[in-house]
Amino acid sequence: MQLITDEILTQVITPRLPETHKGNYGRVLVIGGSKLYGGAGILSASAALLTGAGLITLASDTVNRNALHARYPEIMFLDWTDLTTLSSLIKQANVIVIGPGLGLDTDAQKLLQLTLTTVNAQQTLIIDGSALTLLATGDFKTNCPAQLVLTPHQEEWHRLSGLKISEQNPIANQTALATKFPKQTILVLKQHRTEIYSHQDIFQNTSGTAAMATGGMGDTLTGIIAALIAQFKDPLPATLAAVYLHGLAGQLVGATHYVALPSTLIERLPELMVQYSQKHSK
Ligand SMILES: NC(=O)C1=CN([C@@H]2O[C@H](COP(=O)(O)OP(=O)(O)OC[C@H]3O[C@@H](n4cnc5c(N)ncnc54)[C@H](OP(=O)(O)O)[C@@H]3O)[C@@H](O)[C@H]2O)[C@@H](O)CC1
Ligand SMILES: Nc1ncnc2c1ncn2[C@@H]1O[C@H](COP(=O)(O)OP(=O)(O)O)[C@@H](O)[C@H]1O
Ligand SMILES: [Mg+2]
Repeated sequence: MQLITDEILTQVITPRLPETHKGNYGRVLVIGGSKLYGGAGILSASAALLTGAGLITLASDTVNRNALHARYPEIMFLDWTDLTTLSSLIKQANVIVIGPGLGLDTDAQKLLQLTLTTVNAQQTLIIDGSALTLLATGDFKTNCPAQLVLTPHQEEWHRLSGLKISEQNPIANQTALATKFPKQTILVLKQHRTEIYSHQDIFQNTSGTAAMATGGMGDTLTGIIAALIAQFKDPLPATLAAVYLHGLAGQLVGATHYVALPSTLIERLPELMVQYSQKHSK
């Protein structure tokens, strides 16, 4: 198991080149945020914005539109019942996140089905939260051609892999990943010290704090992963950097706050990114 340290940030986060525009920093589409869990979609999309993705759209229940725009008008919004527009936005995106606060009802199932059947091999699909639970219990294809990044907590991984939490160990986890998911899949198994699995390698995060143990923290991680993949392309190093950066921002907030609110954590991301981009080494 390889330990992830802040070296991954200096490797992955490069300074921006002067002659660039928003289109060079990637299009991220977040599909999430039901009536009950609106905050989850907003946190994911907001995290992608503050991690530097060029263009971000949140497809969500319409009750969430005003709350999103009161916070970040930079993010575009689509009513997720408009499946025709959603389908074309899925095709245009570089990275799609599905699941934070999606819910488990039949509309959520249709959105997951549409996404899995629309994405192509040039895109990254990050599957989190309710979409993982749906994937575990329903009849969905998991052999979709996109680069997959799965971000379960241990109970979501139990549902997906069949491994009880007490049975989850590196060998069992990597075997389950290899048997059940396409070879390009990355597994981010979230916990106190999050583990990241590819079919070849296993990594463990060294950043983070118990101040991060609060609702919405995983939703936030999805946006950070999406934005780093959208900007820096190579999905495995970008995912490792995202997990480390999330924990580091949590530690910064946690140093002075008993609980690190996800909405506070994301505001620390732009300063951390500029700091590490200046140290960039390749
Ligand atoms: N503001 C919002 O809109 C928010 C919206 N959210 C959205 O809600 C949806 C449901 O997601 P969910 O994670 O809350 O519920 P679920 O899938 O039932 O899992 C919980 C079960 O798993 C167990 N468990 C075991 N190990 C664990 C671990 N390491 N980490 C965490 N749990 C662990 C845990 O055990 P227990 O707490 O009983 O010890 C419990 O039995 C999803 O779409 C999400 O995006 C949330 O993000 C909150 C903020
Ligand atoms: N004690 C802890 N130490 C470090 N990180 C933690 C701790 N507790 C939770 N986290 C992090 O918070 C996130 C929780 O994700 P998740 O359970 O999906 O939250 P939610 O669905 O509420 O957004 C993960 O990234 C996890 O690593
Ligand atoms: Mg979650």
